[in-house]
Amino acid sequence: MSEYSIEEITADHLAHITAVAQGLAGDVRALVDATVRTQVGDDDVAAAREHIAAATALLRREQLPGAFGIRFSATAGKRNWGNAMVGLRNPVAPPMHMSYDGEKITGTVDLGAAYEGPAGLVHGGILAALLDQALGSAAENAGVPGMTGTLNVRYRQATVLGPVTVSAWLDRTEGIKSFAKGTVSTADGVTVEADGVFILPRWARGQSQEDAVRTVGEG
Ligand SMILES: CCCCCCCCCCCCCC(=O)SCCNC(=O)CCNC(=O)[C@H](O)C(C)(C)COP(=O)(O)OP(=O)(O)OC[C@H]1O[C@@H](n2cnc3c(N)ncnc32)[C@H](O)[C@@H]1OP(=O)(O)O
Repeated sequence: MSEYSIEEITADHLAHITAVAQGLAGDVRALVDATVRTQVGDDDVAAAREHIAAATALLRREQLPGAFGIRFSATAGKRNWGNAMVGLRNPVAPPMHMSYDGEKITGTVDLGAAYEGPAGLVHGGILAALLDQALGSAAENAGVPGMTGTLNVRYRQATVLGPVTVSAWLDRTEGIKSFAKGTVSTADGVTVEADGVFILPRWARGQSQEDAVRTVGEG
């Protein structure tokens, strides 16, 4: 799996590239929000597009051949910076910030206009994706990682755009299958519940747990 790689990196360099990546992704996220909500006239839109095209051309001067992949190093641990939900350098990621308390995972995220489904409400697919990430991370964090086999999502009530908390935990394991559960909550209480099965893929079976954690799953 060439998308997983070992890349040793100094602490200073890590701090530098983290700040650069977060800054760029944050700027692009702001651009997306501004695009969804702008009310300026055609001339201003045309001028903005010229600036955007120039910025894109600048960034295109040097590109990875494909996706960012998942990189491991002694100093930085796992870097899943391209991940669509939590990726530090991916402006598509809201991003969800994860914290770990034992085997419980909490994701916090502020979902703005770019994540709308029904008017003023969060798109259900976005909520499912956040839960997929959090439940998968709960399995990984418990040392029993896997690819999402099945994810069941129950939308109990509408989720209003704004701050959202995602909670996830490992429920149980059966051999290579890890069963995780989780919720999405807002000030209105629990809005979504989910449970999922995360399965160690065939090619990773027989690996040591440490190797499996380094080569399977997530972003
Ligand atoms: C290690 C590391 C890391 C990391 C990660 C972390 C994560 C974090 C975050 C991640 C966030 C993002 C995460 C993403 O976005 S992951 C991306 C979305 N998911 C995928 O692309 C997965 C694609 N599917 C596969 O790779 C395989 O089919 C998997 C690996 C799922 C199973 O493999 P395989 O097909 O070869 O399985 P098997 O024939 O040996 O059967 C084995 C057992 O499993 C049971 N079964 C099979 N399929 C399913 C199913 N769909 N639901 C429920 N159960 C299923 C089956 O009955 C049997 O049970 P039993 O009869 O033994 O009782």
